Amino acid sequence: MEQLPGGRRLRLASSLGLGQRCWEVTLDEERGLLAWRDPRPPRRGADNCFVPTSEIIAVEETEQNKKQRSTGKWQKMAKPHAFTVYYVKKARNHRWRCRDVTFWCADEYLCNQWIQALKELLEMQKCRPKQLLVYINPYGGKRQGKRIYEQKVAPLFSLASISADVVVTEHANHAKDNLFEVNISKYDGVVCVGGDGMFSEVMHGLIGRMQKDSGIDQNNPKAPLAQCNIRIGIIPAGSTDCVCYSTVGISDPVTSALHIIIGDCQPLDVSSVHHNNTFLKYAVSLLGYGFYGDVLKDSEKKRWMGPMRYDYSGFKTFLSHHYYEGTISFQPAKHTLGSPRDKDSCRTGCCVCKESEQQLAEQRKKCGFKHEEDEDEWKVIKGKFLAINVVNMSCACPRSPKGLSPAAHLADGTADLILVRKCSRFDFLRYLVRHTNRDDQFDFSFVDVYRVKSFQFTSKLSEDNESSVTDIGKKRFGQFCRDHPACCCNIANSTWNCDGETLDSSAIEVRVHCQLMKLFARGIEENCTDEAAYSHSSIEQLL
Ligand SMILES: Nc1ncnc2c1ncn2[C@@H]1O[C@H](COP(=O)(O)OP(=O)(O)OP(=O)(O)O)[C@@H](O)[C@H]1O
Repeated sequence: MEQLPGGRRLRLASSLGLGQRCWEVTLDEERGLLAWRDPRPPRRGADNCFVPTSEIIAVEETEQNKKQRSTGKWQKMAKPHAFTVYYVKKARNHRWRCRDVTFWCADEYLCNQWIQALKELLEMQKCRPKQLLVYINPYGGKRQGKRIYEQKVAPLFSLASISADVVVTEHANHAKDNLFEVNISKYDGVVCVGGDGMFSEVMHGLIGRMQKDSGIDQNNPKAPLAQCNIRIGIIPAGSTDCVCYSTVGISDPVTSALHIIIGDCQPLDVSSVHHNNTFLKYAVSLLGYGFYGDVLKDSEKKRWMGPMRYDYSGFKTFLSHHYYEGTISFQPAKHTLGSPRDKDSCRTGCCVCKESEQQLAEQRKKCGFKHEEDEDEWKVIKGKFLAINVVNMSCACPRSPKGLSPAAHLADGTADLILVRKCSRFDFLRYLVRHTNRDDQFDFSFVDVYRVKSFQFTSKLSEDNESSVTDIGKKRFGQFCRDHPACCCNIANSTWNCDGETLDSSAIEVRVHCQLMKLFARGIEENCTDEAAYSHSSIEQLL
C-alpha cells in the first residue's frame, strides 16, 4: 500500500501494459477509483481514464493465448499475464454500456495482486445483489421480453457472478401470485422484464407479501404500510416503460441491467387506492380520470393493434372531448420543500426527497401517524374536468421527456394533482402539445396543480345518489354520448387509469406512502458529458 502526499492511501500503483504501451495504473481505495494514465507528456485528446470502483462490473484473469491469437500484440513478450476490468461506460442520454480494458505485465505475482485487490473491492460493495428472482412477461410490448433477457441481460448477470432464478410467466398475475409463495428472503432483489403493467404486478406482489407477513390489513386505508426493502429492477420490454424512463432516464435493457448489477437504490413513493374501505390498487406513476382513463379504456379493446393502440385511442378520445363532473378533496403536502411549479427537477440524490422524508419522519415521531391524518386540513374543489391526474413521478417517456409533471419527486411522500377544467378543444390541444415542448404546461387558466399527500374523488353521478331513477337515465345517456364521439356533453363517469390498468370504481380515496419501496435505479442523473468526466484533465488531479 502506497502513501500519497495528502496522506491518502493508494492500494496499488504499477506500470502496466495496455495495448502496445505502458501506462501508469493506480487503484485509489480511499477515493474508490481505478485510473490509468499515459505517462508521456499530456497531449490533447490523450486517453487518460478513470472509473469509480463502484461502477466496475467484474474483473477476470485474461487468457493470454486467446488474446495473442486475436490481436497478435503480445507476440514479443515471452509470457505475459493479463487481467480484464469490465466497467460501466456512460454514454449520452443516460445510456450505460459495459466496456472492458485489459492490462498486462510480465510478472504473474503483480497481475494476481491486481486481480485480488480489485476483487476484494468488489466484494466490499455490499449493496450489490448476488441472487435475483426474475419474472419475464413473454407477451409484453413487442413480445421480445425473453429474447431481451437472454441476449442482453443474462450474459451481464453472469459476468457479474449474479445468479438468477427465472420465471417466464404463463398468465396475468402469475408473478404476483408467485411472490406470495416463494422464499423471498433468499433473494437480494426481484427483476421484472416487461412494461409498466408487469412492473405493477410485481410491485403488488411484493408490497402485498410484505403486508401479509407483517399482519397489516391492506383494506384499511389509514393503516401505515410496512416498507418493502427488497429492491425491484425493471428491464424495459413493454409498450409503455414510463416507470423505468422516469427513474433511470432511458428505457434501455442494458442500462437497467447495469444499474441492477452495481446495486443502485432509488426509494419510491407509492399511492394506495381504496374505495369504501376496500383496497383497490397501488400506483407509482399515473392515476388518471377523464382523458387518460378514457384513452386506456378504449385502447384495452384494441390490444391487437399493439403499442399503436395508444395513438389511435388518444386521437379518438381527444375528438370526443368529454368532461366529467365531480368533487375532489385533498390534503396539501406541507412537509415538502418543493412545489409542482419548481424549475428544478428530481435528480440523483435529490435533497428535496431526503429532507421531505426526514420532515415526515419527525412529524410522525412527534404527533403520531393518526394525528397527522386526522388533523391536516382538507381542501375541496367541485367542477367539470376534462382530466384529473394524480402523479407520483414526472411520468416522463420518450414522447414527453419532461412528463406530466416535470418537477414531481420520486420519493418525497407527495403526489402532484393536476386538474384540467372544461375548456375548448383547441385549448386542450395546446395543453397536450406543451407536454412535448419546453413551454410550461401548467400556465393555463383552466389548469390547476397542487402537491398533495392524500386525495379523494367522487363523481357527480355517485354524489347524486347511485340508486335514484335519474341516475339510470344518466347512465343510459352517458352510454349514448360515448357512442357519439362528436358530442362533447358530459357523460356519466369516466374510468380511473391506475398505472395503465382500469379501476372498477370512480369514487376513490388515495394516500401517498413515502418511500414505501425501492428500485435498482438512482433517479435521473444531471446530464453532464460523462465521457469528459471520465477522462483527460481531471485525471491529473487524481494521480
Ligand atoms: N404470460 C402472460 N400472459 C398474459 N398476460 C401476462 C402474462 N404475464 C404478464 N401478463 C400481464 O400483461 C400485462 C401487460 O404486460 P406489460 O406491461 O409487460 O406489457 P405492455 O405491452 O407494456 O402492456 P401495457 O402497455 O398494457 O402495460 C400485465 O398487466 C401483466 O399482468
